Amino acid sequence: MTSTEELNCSREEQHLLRDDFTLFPGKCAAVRVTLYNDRVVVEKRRASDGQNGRVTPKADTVRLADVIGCECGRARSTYASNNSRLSLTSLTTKKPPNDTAAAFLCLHSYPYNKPAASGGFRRKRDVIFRVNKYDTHEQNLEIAQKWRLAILLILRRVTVENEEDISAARLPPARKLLVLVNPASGRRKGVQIFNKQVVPIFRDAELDYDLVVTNKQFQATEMAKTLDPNEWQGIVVVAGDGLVYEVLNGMMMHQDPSSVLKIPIGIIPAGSGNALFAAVMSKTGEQLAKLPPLHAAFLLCKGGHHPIDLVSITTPIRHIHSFLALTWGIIADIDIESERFRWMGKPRFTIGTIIRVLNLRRYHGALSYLPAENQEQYEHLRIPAAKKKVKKRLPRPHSTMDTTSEGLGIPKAHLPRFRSLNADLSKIEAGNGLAFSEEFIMEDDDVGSDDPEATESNPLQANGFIPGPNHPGSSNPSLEPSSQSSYLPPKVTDPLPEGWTTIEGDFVGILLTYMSHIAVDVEVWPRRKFDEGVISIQFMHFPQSRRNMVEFVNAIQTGRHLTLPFTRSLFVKAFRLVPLTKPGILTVDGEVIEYGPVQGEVLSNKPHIIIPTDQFQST
Ligand SMILES: Nc1ncnc2c1ncn2[C@@H]1O[C@H](COP(=O)(O)OP(=O)(O)OP(=O)(O)O)[C@@H](O)[C@H]1O
Repeated sequence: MTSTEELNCSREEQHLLRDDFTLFPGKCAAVRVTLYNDRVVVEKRRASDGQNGRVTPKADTVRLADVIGCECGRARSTYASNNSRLSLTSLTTKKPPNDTAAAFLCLHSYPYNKPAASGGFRRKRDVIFRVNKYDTHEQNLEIAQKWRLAILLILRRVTVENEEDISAARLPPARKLLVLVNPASGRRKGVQIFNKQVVPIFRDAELDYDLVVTNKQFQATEMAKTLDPNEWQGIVVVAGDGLVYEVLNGMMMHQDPSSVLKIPIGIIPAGSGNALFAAVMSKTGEQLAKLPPLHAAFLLCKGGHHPIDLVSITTPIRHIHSFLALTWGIIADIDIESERFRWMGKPRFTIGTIIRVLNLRRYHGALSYLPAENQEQYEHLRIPAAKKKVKKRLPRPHSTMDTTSEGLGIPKAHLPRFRSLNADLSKIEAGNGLAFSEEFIMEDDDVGSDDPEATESNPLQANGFIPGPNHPGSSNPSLEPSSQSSYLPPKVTDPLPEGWTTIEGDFVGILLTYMSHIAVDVEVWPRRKFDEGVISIQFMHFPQSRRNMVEFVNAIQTGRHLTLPFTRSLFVKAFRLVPLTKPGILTVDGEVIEYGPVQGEVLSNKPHIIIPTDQFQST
């Protein structure tokens, strides 16, 4: 062998297994199958080539990233039995050949039909090989089982470098999940979505789960309070963001929050507000608009987990935990006040937004915050994400969801559908719409990028840090933000320490977020990581011109609003908001909380979500 050949040999990628099978169903083509760490390559063999003959150069590749499970079994008996794990009748309508000796190996894969960005979506594709090398079924089954074991080891992220690594002793047991279905979420189709769309995928992945259909509010919180962290490898919420919020708050009431927070939470979207789902899909590059439960279930089967930010929120009467956002002013008003138009369905948000934009409210209040150190490291968050390649006429996620086939049941997102307002608001801007309440809308020339009356004070210095333990005023000691030292005084009425900045003035609205999305189609901070460790604040001073409001409403879906000169954004470790205008609405993760002073900070104790970390860039 020449040195060049030696070099080529050493460069050749090492395969783990290689064997000759036939494809099933179809013409039972003879194929040479090779398993690598990330794929299975299937090469057709020519009939004239014999056992050791050449293979045709054109190969089919099954990416293991698209595979969630692998099964093997005896062909004839499983064909006859409906109870068998591998029922070929469920895999194909084709009847297997009448050979009792053969074994089958089936890869459950869910590849995209075309890229997600071009409107593609995953659909099930079982790849079935018939193993018929030996005269006895036991020998053929042994080969199929070895392949299955190797593939399962890779799917469960066990390092497999060579054939010796393929051992049953190294295979981690299947994950056990607690599935919580809220039958009252969204269009009340949670149970149907789970049974029809999720169960078959979980079965393919051999996931073990216990199912609980909630029958009342806070049942999920009660369950999370006493979870055994060693019993579950994940909690799957088939609902909206509201049930995730309940689970997280229950976990924080657990006697050992740190251990229970390690149980990652997964979401199958079935509610009105599905921001967490949207963030997960967006970060992994998965299809968001088509077949949401299928894509969400696929990711849950792939496993993996990642921390997310959790914010402790204190009001005069309670202490809660939030994973999405706190809103005050225009967004909270549209979200909650449009409830009275719920009978309209999705257009309720359009109407609600028009009403609020036309009658812009002035909210007087004081926003105090402790800026995050090294502000420069968050600067990149202000840049809108690159435009996604989406076909021009591709329906917006929410509209697709609203009209999806039976059982999908993902209606409206929880916050206003800004994109759907484009047409209406442009008309208004051009003066064709409803009459404006001029009292509250100023012309552009009158409007600066900041409220001239707003006062900003920065008493400097110290780091604003209050050593913990903290929050003695909390009515429930188990809600304490674990052992973390707090930047906040115990009570929301206590004076703030030094080092804080306060902006007092008139606002159109203030949005405090710790997730990239606040609704399926509202990506407020497209570049935000799940565990950025800071609270992103965005606000607009009052007054604002009609043109500014239209521009803001149009821009917020894509993050372009971050660059608008009349909005301001901040990155903070802790905040206190004191609304002075009454009445008003405050929401936390889409739920209304008591109106009044509220403060919060990011916790170092972070919950986890189920997300295949190898499928997205966490930094
Ligand atoms: N069986 C039940 N009946 C009524 N409410 C329930 C039930 N189970 C859970 N809930 C409550 O439903 C609320 C909303 O849940 P979820 O977020 O899943 O749905 P949603 O449709 O997005 O919510 P929203 O009504 O806020 O739009 C949660 O606060 C939860 O406590």
